[in-house]
Amino acid sequence: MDNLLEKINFPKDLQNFSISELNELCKEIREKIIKTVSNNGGHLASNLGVVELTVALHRVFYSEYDKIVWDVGHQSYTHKILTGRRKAISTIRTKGGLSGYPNRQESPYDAFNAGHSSTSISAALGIANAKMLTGEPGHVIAVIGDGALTGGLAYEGLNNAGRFKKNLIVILNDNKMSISRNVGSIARYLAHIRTKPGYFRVKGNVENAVDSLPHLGKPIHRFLSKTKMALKQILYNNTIFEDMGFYYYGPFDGHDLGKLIDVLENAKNIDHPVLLHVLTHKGKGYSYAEQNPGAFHGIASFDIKTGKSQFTGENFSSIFGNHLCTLAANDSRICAITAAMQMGTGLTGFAKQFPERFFDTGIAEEHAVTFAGGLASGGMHPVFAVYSTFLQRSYDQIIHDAAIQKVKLTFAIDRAGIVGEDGETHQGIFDVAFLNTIPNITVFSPAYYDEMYQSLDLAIYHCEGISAVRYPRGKPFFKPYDFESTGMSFDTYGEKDAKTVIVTYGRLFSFVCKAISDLKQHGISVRIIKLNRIIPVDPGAVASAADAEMVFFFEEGIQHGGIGEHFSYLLNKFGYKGKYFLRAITNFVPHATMLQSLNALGLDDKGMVNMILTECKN
Ligand SMILES: Cc1ncc(C[n+]2csc(CCOP(=O)(O)OP(=O)(O)O)c2C)c(N)n1
Ligand SMILES: CC(=O)[C@@H](O)[C@H](O)COP(=O)(O)O
Ligand SMILES: [Mg+2]
Repeated sequence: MDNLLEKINFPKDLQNFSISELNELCKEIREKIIKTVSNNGGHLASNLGVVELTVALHRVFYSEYDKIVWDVGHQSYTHKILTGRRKAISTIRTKGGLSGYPNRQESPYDAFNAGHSSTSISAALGIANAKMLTGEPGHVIAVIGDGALTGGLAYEGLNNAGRFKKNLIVILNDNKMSISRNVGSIARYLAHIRTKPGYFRVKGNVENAVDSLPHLGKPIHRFLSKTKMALKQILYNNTIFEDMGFYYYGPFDGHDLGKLIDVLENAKNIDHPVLLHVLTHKGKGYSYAEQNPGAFHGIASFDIKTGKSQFTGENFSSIFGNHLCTLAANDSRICAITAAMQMGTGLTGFAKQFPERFFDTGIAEEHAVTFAGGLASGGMHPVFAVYSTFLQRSYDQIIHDAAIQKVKLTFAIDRAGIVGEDGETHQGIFDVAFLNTIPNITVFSPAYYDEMYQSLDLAIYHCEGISAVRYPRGKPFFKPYDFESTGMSFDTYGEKDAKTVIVTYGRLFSFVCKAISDLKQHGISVRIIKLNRIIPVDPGAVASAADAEMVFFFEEGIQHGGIGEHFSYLLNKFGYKGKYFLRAITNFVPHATMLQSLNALGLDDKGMVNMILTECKN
């Protein structure tokens, strides 16, 4: 029963509750989140960890004008529930429902859209400066996880924010976890801070002394804080955050609501950037998630009683990971790199089997590419397995630290194409267009597992320079029973002499196969050109389409700069006189299931058939 939660429509309603009622409310929120994610899938463990922190934030701040900026935003479900979306939370991540991330278009309480990591401090600082310039009142709070703090952008933000002249609060939500265990020196450093009780007890005493003088007001607090900082500098090592200009307080128990409220009240009155170090437990309140926070970081729908999800088994990522292990067993030059996505990219087996050749950079895609460039220049063959959407961060590094170096390295681009419920921040629809701008790069786009093996072998052993294999989230779509992978750069299927040609690549090939049998019923025979290597396009593929009267190109990627546009350019150069139709993606694609999105984009078999029938009638 949501006895208390039912009384909360907006954050101001929290003011009516005592601390013990708020603790009861946290229980109800947890139940709601568990139930919702068990139905819709989502980021369970991260959300369960920040329930008290979010309630405390909304109790202390007035989010009508105070702005809370959530890093990554995957932990914002409690925030959504408390800010007018209690009922709508049941629609989260579904078509037309709430987004799984903060979204300014969804609610005025969402200060900044997110989905990608480590943006919160920079965004919060921007918002705080805008407030100062426009004279708008209100505090700005960035909430960033220890995982997100491994991303370089966070330090670019801290570097500037430490010089801010007014109140700006950064809350470090430290649960010792990224998706997997957090790695690197920052993770070690945070562990070190956590285990220095003496230092912080002294610090806490100074804090208590300051706090017990409420009537002396801010100037005294400021003076004492400054003196204290100077003293500490002499007596102890400062934290990195203080060295960067912040006042550091913590670590605090992130599940002690009363304490959190006190700490936030204090932090709000400091005219200076403040960093609050809060310790939380990922998955708190649901035993399966507490025991295995990695598996419950992002999970498909599951059974609450057993904690089991039916969406398991082989997928493109696991096939990739297994094949890379096979190659690495025979080739000591092969290294695998992940930017904090070991599980998602299927590299867990590799990490176990070849620990010395496995590198987790933390959430640092730019660094990962430059690091790969370095490894490659030293004679290794790095394979950076990365989600398409996160590779967007590394465009300059691909050019400057890989392509121009003329090194040999491979990108395994996972989640290429529509990803589904994560929505517009995570769609893998830009990689083809941006890779297509870079000289001397080779990109393969397998539709099935056996093509995946071939593509990887070709990428690693038969390409000069930079190679990439891009493959979608999950499993392949329908495979025609007589389909055989040839390993050629393109293949032709269907009616040999047909004057209607469909060109496509990747998993859309499955829909094309379905579409052509439908079109046959309408008396339209079709030839299919399936591109296996999409960059560079094989001139033979262009030549073989040149005798068509109508060419239809279907592409699960952004239209501008994509292969479809490029193919039409090549066809024109070849002297093609027929008609050319391109269906690709022209806008950001919101959350829905993968199939719903492909349907809405006209990229499933139905959409293809409709388009071809319409154009054939014209
Ligand atoms: C640029 C980028 N790379 C990778 C990811 C995938 N990702 C989402 S959450 C996450 C871990 C974040 O850890 P933390 O900030 O500590 O949050 P927690 O889940 O522990 O609460 C990762 C790697 C991302 N969202 N953005
Ligand atoms: C928040 C985030 O960026 C990741 O957790 C992402 O949602 C993972 O996506 P997959 O579920 O496709 O691994
Ligand atoms: Mg964390």
